[in-house]
Amino acid sequence: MESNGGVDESTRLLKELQSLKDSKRDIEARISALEGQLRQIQSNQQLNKKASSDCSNGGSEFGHDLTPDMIYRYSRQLLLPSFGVQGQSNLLKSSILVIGAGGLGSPALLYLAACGVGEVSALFIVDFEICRLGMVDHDVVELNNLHRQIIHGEAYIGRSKVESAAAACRSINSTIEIIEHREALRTSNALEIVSKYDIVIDATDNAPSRYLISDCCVLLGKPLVSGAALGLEGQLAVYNYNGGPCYRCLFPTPPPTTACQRCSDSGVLGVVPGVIGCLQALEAIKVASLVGEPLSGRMLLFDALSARIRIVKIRGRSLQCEACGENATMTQENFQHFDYEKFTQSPLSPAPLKLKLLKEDCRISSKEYEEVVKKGDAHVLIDVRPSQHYKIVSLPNSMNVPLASLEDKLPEIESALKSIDNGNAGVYVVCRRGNDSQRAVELLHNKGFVSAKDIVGGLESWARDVDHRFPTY
Ligand SMILES: Nc1ncnc2c1ncn2[C@@H]1O[C@H](COP(=O)(O)OP(=O)(O)OP(=O)(O)O)[C@@H](O)[C@H]1O
Ligand SMILES: [Zn+2]
Repeated sequence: MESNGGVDESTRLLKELQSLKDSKRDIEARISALEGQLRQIQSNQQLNKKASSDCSNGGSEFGHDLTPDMIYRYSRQLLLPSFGVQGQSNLLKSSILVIGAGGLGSPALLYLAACGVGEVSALFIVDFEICRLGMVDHDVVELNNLHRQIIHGEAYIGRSKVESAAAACRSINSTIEIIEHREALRTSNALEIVSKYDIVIDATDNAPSRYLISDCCVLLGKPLVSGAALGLEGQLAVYNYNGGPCYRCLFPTPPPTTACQRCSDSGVLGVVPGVIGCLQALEAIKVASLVGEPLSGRMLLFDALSARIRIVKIRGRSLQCEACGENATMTQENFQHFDYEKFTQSPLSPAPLKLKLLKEDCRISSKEYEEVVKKGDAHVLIDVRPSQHYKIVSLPNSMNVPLASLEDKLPEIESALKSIDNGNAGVYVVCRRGNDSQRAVELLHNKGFVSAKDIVGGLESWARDVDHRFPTY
């Protein structure tokens, strides 16, 4: 028989192994970054020597500012007649900030790193301080991110998304300058961070961040490539570019909070943000390289189910816009004191809403509910989550009555109650996190089910406090 000591020892060894592997990967990434940078600097020094002896026009011996390494690395883009040496050269000298290293930010960052945004070796022609690829995020990688946030791997679960994304970008292109901002973009730091870049990509997932980023870009005169993806649909537009509208011109008042869904509630097919994130990188590349027609004054709408992409014309700059209009009130001073969470009535970080609608005696904990089950007390358990949630996982012997249809389904609850203990059974209500269950209990009380109680913290608390093997999502 294996002793507990053996299990503990193997857990300890596994942990140590994992931590050594993590360090090894970080060191390897750093070595390859330094090697790449050294290679580029040496190649530039040689080129500079040559340039100063051979050339009188200030460029390299080839008549442009690309080094031999750059020519080889980016050759497939250089071959494009509409992009060519000039497009690549503009791109290398640009600096782009990606806000959010999640579903949209993942592909955007990978492509921007790969195509040379923030190329350090451009330093022999410009001050390298201005060439950089920046990323901002305060979050850590979770297992349920990986199906779409393809820049992150299993080894980074629990670690900073920015740290993970930066390592992935460095492993693709060690010659670029990557700046890590491991924090949320807020009014207190936005002006300082955004001012260091030429172009901004909004790859966040919430309304307050969208307004905050757009206002900040207007104040600092930065073009903004904004994207969104949810479920099976996505959209994309370039704001504040060449006299075009800003996000506020288009949406002067925030959408109702019910319209601001998040992936963690309504779901998203992994490829959908992948498509939009790639298009965001493409628009940023067009703006940076001065090639093509950026999507300003127009919006791209993507519908994955019907495989349709539509481009619609959107309104131009609004003279009444609070941010960019004739009498704009959004000054840098006002921006720093503006409460974006209050304005949009939704939180910037996805801390789940913790409602407290009910009195203590109308609620039980998940451990208390476990006792009800163990004792075999007669009761009905109503699960008020949407049916697609219920199909993923549910507690035994529960009946699914989604909150939206609860009022219509009261007769069914009545007959379920009658079928056990002649109507004297208890009524318990559960949902995912314990918010909708309270709303449901309120409604049930008003309709005469006065003994109904909700399970505090929902199925998440069941998984945490009662059954650790119960799946969470
Ligand atoms: N103001 C902000 N500053 C920096 N990063 C932000 C800000 N707002 C959101 N983000 C980041 O944008 C990313 C958006 O990613 P995504 O939409 O794929 O969802 P998620 O929050 O990672 O996952 P899920 O919604 O499934 O829990 C997240 O990593 C989030 O931390
Ligand atoms: Zn505007």
